[in-house]
Amino acid sequence: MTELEIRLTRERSLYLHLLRILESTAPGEPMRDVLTALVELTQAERAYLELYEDVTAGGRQWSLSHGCSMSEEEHIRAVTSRGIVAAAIASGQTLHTPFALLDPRFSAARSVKEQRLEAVLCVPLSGSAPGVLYLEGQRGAGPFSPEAVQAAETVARFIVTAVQRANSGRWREADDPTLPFREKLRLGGIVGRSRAMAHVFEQVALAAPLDVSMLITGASGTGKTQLAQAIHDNSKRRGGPFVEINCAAIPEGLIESELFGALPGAFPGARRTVGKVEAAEGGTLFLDEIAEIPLAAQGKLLQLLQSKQYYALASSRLAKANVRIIAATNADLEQLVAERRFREDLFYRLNVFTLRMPSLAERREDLGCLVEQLLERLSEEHGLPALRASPGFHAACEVAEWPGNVRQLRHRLEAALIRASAEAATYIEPCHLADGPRAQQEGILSFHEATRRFQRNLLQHGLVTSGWNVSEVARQYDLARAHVYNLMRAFGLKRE
Ligand SMILES: Nc1ncnc2c1ncn2[C@@H]1O[C@H](COP(=O)(O)OP(=O)(O)OP(=O)(O)O)[C@@H](O)[C@H]1O
Repeated sequence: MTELEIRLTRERSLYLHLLRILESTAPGEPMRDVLTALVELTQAERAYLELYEDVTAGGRQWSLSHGCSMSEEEHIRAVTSRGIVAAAIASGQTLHTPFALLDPRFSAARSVKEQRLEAVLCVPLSGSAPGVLYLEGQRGAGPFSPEAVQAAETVARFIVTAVQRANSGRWREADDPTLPFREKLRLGGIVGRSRAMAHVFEQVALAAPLDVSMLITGASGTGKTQLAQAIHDNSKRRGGPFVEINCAAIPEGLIESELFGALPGAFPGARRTVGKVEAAEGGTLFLDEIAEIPLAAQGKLLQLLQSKQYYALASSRLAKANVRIIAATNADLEQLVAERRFREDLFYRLNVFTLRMPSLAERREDLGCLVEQLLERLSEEHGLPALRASPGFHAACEVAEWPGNVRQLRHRLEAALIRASAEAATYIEPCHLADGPRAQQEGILSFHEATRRFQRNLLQHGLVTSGWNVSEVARQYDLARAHVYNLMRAFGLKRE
């Protein structure tokens, strides 16, 4: 056989194995064959695949396959250069070093020195199946050829698709404490599978069917409006209207006519206006930013809550109302009551059943699915390509601060999706997230800071899970012990 014929045969074998992955319900075994075929085609010494169970830094898990035995796999896992893998994941790009031992980026790493690593090719996997495909070249064979790089990248893309397919059922079912509530409640587009969200849904299941007033507290952008809608959708009133009024957005002098309506002549230029209470008849009236309602209107609202009756402006006729009131605030109402800026009696009337929406900081484990699902929705809404986030992008989102909660995340994802689409990028990368000083003001970290926080979290995770065993952590992350101590000092990590 000529060299070309050999290459074509090997290529065919690789693609046949790739097709077998798609046909298979358990892709593990055919994946090993793919790696074996890839080793043959690229003439690598070995190929190695690492997949993470989920995208959160704390939840990274090994799940690898390779064209060799389990014990050999263990060995490979131990000696693979973590430094090269981490660099590829952080950049979201294929990393090819022709001679790791002479490459100033990696030459100091212990694994590189110990194994005298030469050519290394590392392709990060992205989307909801993050991981890496790692190939080591044969000694003395020189760098990988462009065809080998291309073949590895094709395999990586294919594996992402296959794993996503295999995981699509599991994603919904495994370890999702919100699942029982999702099955019985209408929760619209509320994304989240954390314990904190399961607790919120549990309360919704309890209170939504009762016709009681509710108060939703929680920081801005945590999804209070969305939750109010979900309460309405799960109440007996779901066939009626859901009417929203943002008390902060209406000038003080107009709030009463907005709420209760007005007759002609109620104030100069007034015509007959239908108030929100009337518009919500038979349904739910959602009073957002209730803390902003002026004291005079608070008295009328109290009357409505107590007697289900009210006067429209300039009307002497007492109107009856059949509405359920849900109020929301991000202010500390008790504090406002203490300062006499909010009526105590109204506070107790509203506070029959209180639900607190957790901030994103309290449910960081939701970040992965929020990024995935919000991106999907946003690309549909804007008619943009359904781009997926790279592992680096996920990591950058995970380490960023989100003081504006889901709303801020949604806006940043929207901007990143638009930028990535404009560049015709294959994946959304960390560089699509940052946009200079505004990003910093809004809490998006620079890539450097994001990487620093990622390292801190990773180190902390290693220390906690190893019982603060520095030697073990040094081995695990391929670092010198002195370096681990330096990092611990730099990051302020101390055993409690
Ligand atoms: N869990 C979630 N899943 C999906 N989208 C969410 C979630 N929480 C919030 N959002 C989205 O974030 C944005 C802000 O949500 P929402 O308006 O409900 O927040 P809020 O707490 O009422 O904010 P504010 O206090 O400023 O009124 C909306 O676009 C909403 O769709």
